[in-house]
Amino acid sequence: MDLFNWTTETDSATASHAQLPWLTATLTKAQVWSITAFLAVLLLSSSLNIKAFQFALHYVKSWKYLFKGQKIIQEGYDKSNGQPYEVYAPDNRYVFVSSPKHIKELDTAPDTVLSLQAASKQMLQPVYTMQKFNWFDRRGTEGVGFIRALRTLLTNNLPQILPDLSAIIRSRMMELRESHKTVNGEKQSPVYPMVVKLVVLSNAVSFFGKDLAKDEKFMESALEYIEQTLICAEIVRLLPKFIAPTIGNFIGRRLKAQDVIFNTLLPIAEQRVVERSLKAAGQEVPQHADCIQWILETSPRQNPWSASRVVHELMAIWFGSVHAVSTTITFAIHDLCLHPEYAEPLRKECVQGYAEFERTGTGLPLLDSFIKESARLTPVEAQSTRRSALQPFKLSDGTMVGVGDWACTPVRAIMQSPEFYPSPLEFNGFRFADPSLLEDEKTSFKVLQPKPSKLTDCDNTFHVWGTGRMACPGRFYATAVMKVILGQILLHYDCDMVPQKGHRYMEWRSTILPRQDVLVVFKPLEN
Ligand code: HEM
Repeated sequence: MDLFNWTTETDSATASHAQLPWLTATLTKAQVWSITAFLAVLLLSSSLNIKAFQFALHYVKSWKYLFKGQKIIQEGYDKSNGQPYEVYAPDNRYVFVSSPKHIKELDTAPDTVLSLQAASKQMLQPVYTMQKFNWFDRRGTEGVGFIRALRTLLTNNLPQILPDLSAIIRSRMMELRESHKTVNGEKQSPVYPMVVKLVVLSNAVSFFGKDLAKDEKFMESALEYIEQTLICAEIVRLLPKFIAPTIGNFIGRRLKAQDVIFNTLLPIAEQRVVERSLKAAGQEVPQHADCIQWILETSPRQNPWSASRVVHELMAIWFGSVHAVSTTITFAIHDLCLHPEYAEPLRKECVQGYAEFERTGTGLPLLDSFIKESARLTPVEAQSTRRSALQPFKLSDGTMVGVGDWACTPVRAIMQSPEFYPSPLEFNGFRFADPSLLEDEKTSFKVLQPKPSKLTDCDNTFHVWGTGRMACPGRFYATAVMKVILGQILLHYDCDMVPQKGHRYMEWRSTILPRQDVLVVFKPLEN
């Protein structure tokens, strides 16, 4: 129904009444007043109906976002001509910005006005999913030491952990593959659940050390925790505000994984706090090179974090570090199966360059480009650079972001725009590589972008890691883990996807998740 036409019809009916002298001539003044009052009530109720109708329409549309979020964001981008546009979800209004000017406005807005922390808090609902962790809306209230812990200390430690990690991943992958079903003489591996297990193992070894990674109960909970957090947070976000705390607490109490993680990490963090005090008193203490120690050491000097505050931070980092890494690797494996012509040059690069990668934590530029292309076409998220407004915020074109609304960027739409990416919907695994790397290749691989770039680079056309001053500090570590897992696959297996009906991923809001039942045959290479 066209709402605009409705209003016009009503307006013209009132106007024509005013132009009917025969009617006023045959009625008394009182009768004219009664009819006018009656018509006024009729008009008011129809306009109330319009409002109710508009509200219902808006409500239905906002729920549609849960199932068709990607499409709605893309359509908004296509119509927006580079200007900000709004999208409604049941629990939020989003203002999407895509021009470099507006993105800069988000990046430079004070943390007291636009907050990444508040947006993450809404997404993860830590009060219910992280042992009542009530983190502050304003980023930096309790320091941002964790950035140095991840961006610098974890990254610098990569050469120490990569050789061990490669060996651990190689043998665990062999075990997992062996445990999978054999069909027609071939092992068929459910690739997404398998990758999640490998990433959980990699992160446990890298963040907490090899001993904790051997604790089966902890590892099981560390795995379950991701799914439990996603589901609980989503339920709470969709509930009416008045009932959310009751239901949230009810569900939260039943999520045992968070208890196991908290209770396992707490005594270790407590011991480290004791050692911190002993060290401050000039005593010799053991050296530790893990995330527990780095988070503790980078907490504010004036107000050092308690053991439980450190564990809360680790739980938040744990979620962020498993979910997006596993999804990105899984899509890259899908692409390896869908574009088998890349296997040979990528394998050749690994044979020549893997040892150097282990030694430095960098390198393997063709694999880097391949993963980046996969993340460009199947990014885990269609929405990036999320900032929740703590105070009203006005963009330079006048668009308002009200308190509680989010400003964000349409990352997928930008990365698939012909304005920035030639042949944007075509998979070109070496699109981002330096052309000189392909000179020896006899194949027809093309470098499509005007200049080479790395997976870890962030700019206005690649927002996978967010943008500007808050871009993901874990991206160097994440990229290294992706190269370890994909590198081990390339060095030891050929892979092939088992043909299947339907999509290889599911959508929810702005996220895509690989389907759990997509099967890949990892066929060991004959040496
Ligand atoms: C494929 C994997 C990953 C993706 C796609 C990803 C993406 C992102 C994005 C989009 C942001 C928000 C940046 C912004 O809004 O400007 C972010 C922030 C963050 N990420 Fe990642 N991330 C990944 C892996 C990791 C890993 C492995 C870690 C930890 C080791 C990590 C730790 C963090 C932290 C702590 C922040 C908050 C930064 C801040 O508050 O300034 N991420 N990440």
